[in-house]
Amino acid sequence: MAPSFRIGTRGSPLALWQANRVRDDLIAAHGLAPDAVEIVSIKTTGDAIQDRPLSEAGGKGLFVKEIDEALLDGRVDLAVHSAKDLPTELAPGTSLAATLERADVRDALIGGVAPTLDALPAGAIVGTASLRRGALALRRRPDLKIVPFRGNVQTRLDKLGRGEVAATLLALAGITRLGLAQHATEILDETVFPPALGQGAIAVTARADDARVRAALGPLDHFATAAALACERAFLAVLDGSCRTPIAGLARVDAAGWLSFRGLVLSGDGGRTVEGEGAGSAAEAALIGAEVGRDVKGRTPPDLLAAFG
Ligand SMILES: NCc1[nH]cc(CCC(=O)O)c1CC(=O)O
Repeated sequence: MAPSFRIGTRGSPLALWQANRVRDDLIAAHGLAPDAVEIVSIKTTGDAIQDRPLSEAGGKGLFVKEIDEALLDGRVDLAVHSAKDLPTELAPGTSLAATLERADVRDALIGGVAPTLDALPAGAIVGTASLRRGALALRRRPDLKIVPFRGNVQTRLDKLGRGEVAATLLALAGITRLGLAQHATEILDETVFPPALGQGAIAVTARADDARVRAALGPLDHFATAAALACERAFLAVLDGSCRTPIAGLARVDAAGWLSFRGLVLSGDGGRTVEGEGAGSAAEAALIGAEVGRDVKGRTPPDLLAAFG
């Protein structure tokens, strides 16, 4: 029998873990047979480019283009993404159909020569491809040398093991999913080291007009996470953050449905930050994020804004 749902995903171990999580949840929610959900791994341009920072090659969209095409062609019925890797504008004809409950949002330091950011030797080399992590690390330790660092999580751990860098920074959610959290030597507090918008959340997209798939994904949606993500993505959309601007922020929704958001833009060297805050009902998530975005944008010096592509 043909599978009822085909899930498109990147082929990295983290992406496959996340797709399997959605597969298991779909099967459990609807009492499906195990072979009713098939995972289709799709190689993206972003996966193929290994030799230069993606911010130079065209950015985030590089990881989703081929998957969106497969979705729109009907080769797959839904697609699973790390929410933080989803471009602010989804491809026309696709839409967010579910956001799974968020995992830990924090970043972890994986120290080779010392366990914490503060304990790294003067001038130590920290590998990260994330402008946000680079800027936040420099804000605390201006003496560090940040070098670009790519590849999947295991590749990065291998480079660290070979001593190519003194430390690297990764999302705790990702290394936990891969069973590699024991490598974390410091978990960075989200108030001093705010995460990427969407960090720790898994987003599922579907064809906007596919009522069958969208309804099937309904039970997988976690309201508080979906609201937090809507807020964070609205903030990002107003700032029009190209992947050359370090941007961070986090929305939280409490049990009463009250959403609090803090978002910031940094200079590349972490020396300057423009920060904003907002709060309100989770039902107004996107409005809150957009308002904080406009406020931050209005107070951001032109030279920081010049980094916007
Ligand atoms: N850009 C890669 C990426 N996309 C999502 C995660 C981690 C999982 C998550 O944030 O949900 C990672 C790796 C990392 O940042 O360490």
